[in-house]
Amino acid sequence: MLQLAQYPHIQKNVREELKLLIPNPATPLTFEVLDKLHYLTCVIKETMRLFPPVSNITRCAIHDDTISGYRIPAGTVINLHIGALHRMPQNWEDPETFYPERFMEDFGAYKFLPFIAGPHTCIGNKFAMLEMKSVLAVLVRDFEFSMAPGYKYRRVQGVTAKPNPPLLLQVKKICDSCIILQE
Ligand code: HEM
Repeated sequence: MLQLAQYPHIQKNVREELKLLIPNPATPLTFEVLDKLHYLTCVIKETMRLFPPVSNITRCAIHDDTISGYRIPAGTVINLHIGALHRMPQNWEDPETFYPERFMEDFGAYKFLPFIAGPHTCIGNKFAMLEMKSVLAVLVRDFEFSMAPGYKYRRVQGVTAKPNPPLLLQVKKICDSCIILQE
């Protein structure tokens, strides 16, 4: 929501895709409909690239190993910084820029790991993507979000990342038959 409020042209693109694929507000948000929201998916991924909700994870080496010339004895606890991985210039062109379209191209394995990978990958991965798409589809289709005047925030990292003070946005209704306002 914060990214969409900060980049109105991207919010407009999301809304156009939603109006194209869900022209009737009463259309149920089925899996098939959500699966077709490619631009919205790119926006969510680009947000998780720059601001991964889980930016640090730890793993314990079960065997001796060598990574990039560093000897890693068995039992070493390794911290993986997903936030740093997602901004490495070796992996991403212009990494600090919010540019959802970059996810329309194949970006290669292990450069984008918001849900990590391997046997302990997030089991809620697909559910989380569907949940984010469903909520954003309903809200962005019918409401316009902009930054609240004077709202300033810092990004803080707890278990997950969030803005501090809590997010404050201006909301304008832009649809006469809003789904979430119907009885
Ligand atoms: C945007 C939302 C989410 C993100 C970014 C996320 C990210 C992650 C990450 C990075 C891990 C690995 C943590 C580690 O190994 O230290 C993880 C694990 C896990 N996540 Fe998520 N998660 C999300 C939503 C969810 C949801 C909605 C569920 C459940 C419905 C869920 C259930 C789990 C479980 C059970 C694990 C542990 C898996 C294991 O260790 O085998 N997550 N998640």
